[in-house]
Amino acid sequence: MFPILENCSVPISEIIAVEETEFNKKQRNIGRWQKMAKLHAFTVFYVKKARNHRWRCSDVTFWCVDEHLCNQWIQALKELLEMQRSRPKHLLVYINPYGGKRQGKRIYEQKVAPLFSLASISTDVVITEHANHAKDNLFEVNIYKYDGVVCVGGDGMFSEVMHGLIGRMQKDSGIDQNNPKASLVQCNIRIGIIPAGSTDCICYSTVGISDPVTSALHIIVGDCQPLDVSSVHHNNTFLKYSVSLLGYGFYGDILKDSEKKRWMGPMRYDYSGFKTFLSHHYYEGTIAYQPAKQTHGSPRDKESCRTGCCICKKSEKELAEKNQEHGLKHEEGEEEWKVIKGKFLAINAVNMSCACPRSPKGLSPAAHLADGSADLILVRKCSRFDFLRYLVRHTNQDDQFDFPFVDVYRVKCFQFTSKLSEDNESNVMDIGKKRFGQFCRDHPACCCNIVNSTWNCDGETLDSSAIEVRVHCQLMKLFARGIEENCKDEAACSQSSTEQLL
Ligand SMILES: CCCCCCCCCCCCC/C=C/[C@@H](O)[C@H](CO)NC(=O)CCCCCCCCCCCCCCC
Ligand SMILES: Nc1ncnc2c1ncn2[C@@H]1O[C@H](COP(=O)(O)OP(=O)(O)OP(=O)(O)O)[C@@H](O)[C@H]1O
Ligand SMILES: [Ca+2]
Repeated sequence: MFPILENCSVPISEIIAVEETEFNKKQRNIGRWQKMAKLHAFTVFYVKKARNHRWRCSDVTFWCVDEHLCNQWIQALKELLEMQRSRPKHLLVYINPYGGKRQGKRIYEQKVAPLFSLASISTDVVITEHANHAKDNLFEVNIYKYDGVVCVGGDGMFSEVMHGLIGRMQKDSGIDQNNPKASLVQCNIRIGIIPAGSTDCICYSTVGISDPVTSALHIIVGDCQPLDVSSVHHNNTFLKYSVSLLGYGFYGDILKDSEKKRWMGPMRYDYSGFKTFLSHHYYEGTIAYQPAKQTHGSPRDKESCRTGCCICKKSEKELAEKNQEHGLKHEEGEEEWKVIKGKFLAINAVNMSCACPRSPKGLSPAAHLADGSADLILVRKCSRFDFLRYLVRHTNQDDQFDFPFVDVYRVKCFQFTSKLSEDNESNVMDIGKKRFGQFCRDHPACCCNIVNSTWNCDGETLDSSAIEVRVHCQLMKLFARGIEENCKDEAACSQSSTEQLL
C-alpha cells in the first residue's frame, strides 16, 4: 500500500502511473520550501473512487529535497507497476462513430486516449466505416499480438467485437460453430467497453455505471471479469452469440420498430417502447428448458452478483475441473427437459442482470455474470395495466417476478418454437392465416397472436423464431471486475489533486 494523505491509501494495483514532476509545473504551496532548498518531485496518478461506481484519475505530488531519494521512489514505484502482470500494454481499439449520440470518436480522443497514453499503453485504432467492419477485421489481423481489444460504442458494437474474437478463436482451433453441442474454446483476449451507445447494458451490468473514464481506468488497471455467452442455433446452423438479452415478443418488437428510427438516436427505444406497449401483442409458442443446478442459486434469491461473487467462483472451479478431465468423463446424466406451452407477451433470456440507466437493477436483478446459466423470464398474456405494473417494477425496488403471470427459471439451455412454425412444420400452413396475421399487425387495437415476433439478440434481430440456446460458462473475459459493493468512505479522497512532502 502506498500512503497518500493522512486517511487515504491506494493499493498499488490502482495506481495509474508515476511521473517525475518538473519544478515549474507544480508550484502551489511550496514557496516557503523553495526558499530553503532546491526541491525534486514526482506525481502519482491513481484511481479515485467516487459515488455510484464512478472512477476518476486523481494525482498527488510528492516533494523532496534529496534528488537521490526522489529518484529511488520513482524507480521503486515504477518497478512495482511493472510487476502488475495483468495490465495491458498494447491494445486494438475499434470506434463506431455512429453509435448512440454519435460521440464515440470524441469520447475516445478527449477522455480515453490521454489516459491510455499516461499509463504507457500503445494502441492501434480503427474507426469503423460500416457495420461488421470490426468483426471482419478481427478475422484478418494478428490478434495474438494484443493484450486486449477495446470497443467504443454500444452493445451492438460490443457484440460485433465479441463475434469476431470468439469466431476467430473457434476458427483457429478447428471448432465448427454450426454444431450446437460443440465445446467452444474460451477466448482469453479481454474486451474493454468504452460506452458510447444507446443502452450500454453490458458495460453498466459489469461495471455498475456507463461512464467512459471509469471503463478506461478498469482497462488500465487490468481488471478481468469472465462472462457467460449463449450460443443461438436454428436447425444446426449457428445464428449468433448473446451475452445480455435474448428477447422475443416485447423487446423483439421494440427492436424491430426502432431500427427504422435510428436517426432518433437513443430516444428511438422510448418511442418504439411506447408504441409496442400500446400494440400489446402476445405470441403463442412452446419453450423447453433444462434447469441449472440448484446449487447455483435462484433468480428470486436476491443474491446479487458482485465483485468476487462466490457463485461465479464456484462455477469457475467446476469449469476448470471439467476441462482438466479433457472430456474423459461424460456430461453428468442428461437432465430432464421441462416443457411450457402458452401465450406470451415477452420471453426474455438474460445471461446477466441487464441493468442499464433505464433500469438500474435490470431485467433479472440476481442473474450472475459468470455462473454458466441464464435466467429465463416468461411474461404470459395479461392486461395492459398489469403489463405496465410489471414494467414499472424494473425502475423501483419492488419484485418484478411477484406477479401470477410472470415465471422465472435459471436454465443452462432452452429451445423455443412458435405456434406458427409448429403449424407450418406440421403442414397446416394456410396463406389466408398468414394474410390475416399481416392485417392484424397493422391494427394496434387487435392483439391477434398468429404472427411471429422477432428475437432481439443483444440489440440485433435474428432471422429465425425457432431457436436452440445453450449457455457457455465463462466463454470470454472483459476488462471489468463486476459491480463493487458500495465503497464506505468515498469522501476520504475528495481532493482531485494534492501535494505532499516526503
Ligand atoms: C413506465 C416505464 C417503464 C420502463 C421500463 C423500462 C425497462 C427497461 C429495461 C431495459 C432492458 C434492456 C436490456 C438490454 C438490451 C440490450 O441488449 C439491447 C441492445 O443495446 N437494447 C435494447 O434492446 C433496447 C431496449 C430498450 C427498452 C426500452 C423500453 C422502454 C419501455 C417503455 C414503455 C412505456 C410504457 C408507457 C406507458 C404509459
Ligand atoms: N461505421 C459504421 N457505420 C454503420 N454502422 C456501424 C458502423 N460501425 C459499427 N456499426 C454498427 O452499428 C450498430 C450499432 O452500434 P452501437 O451498438 O455502437 O450503438 P447503438 O445501437 O446506438 O447502441 P446500443 O447497442 O447500446 O443500443 C452495431 O451493430 C454495429 O455493427
Ligand atoms: Ca449467467
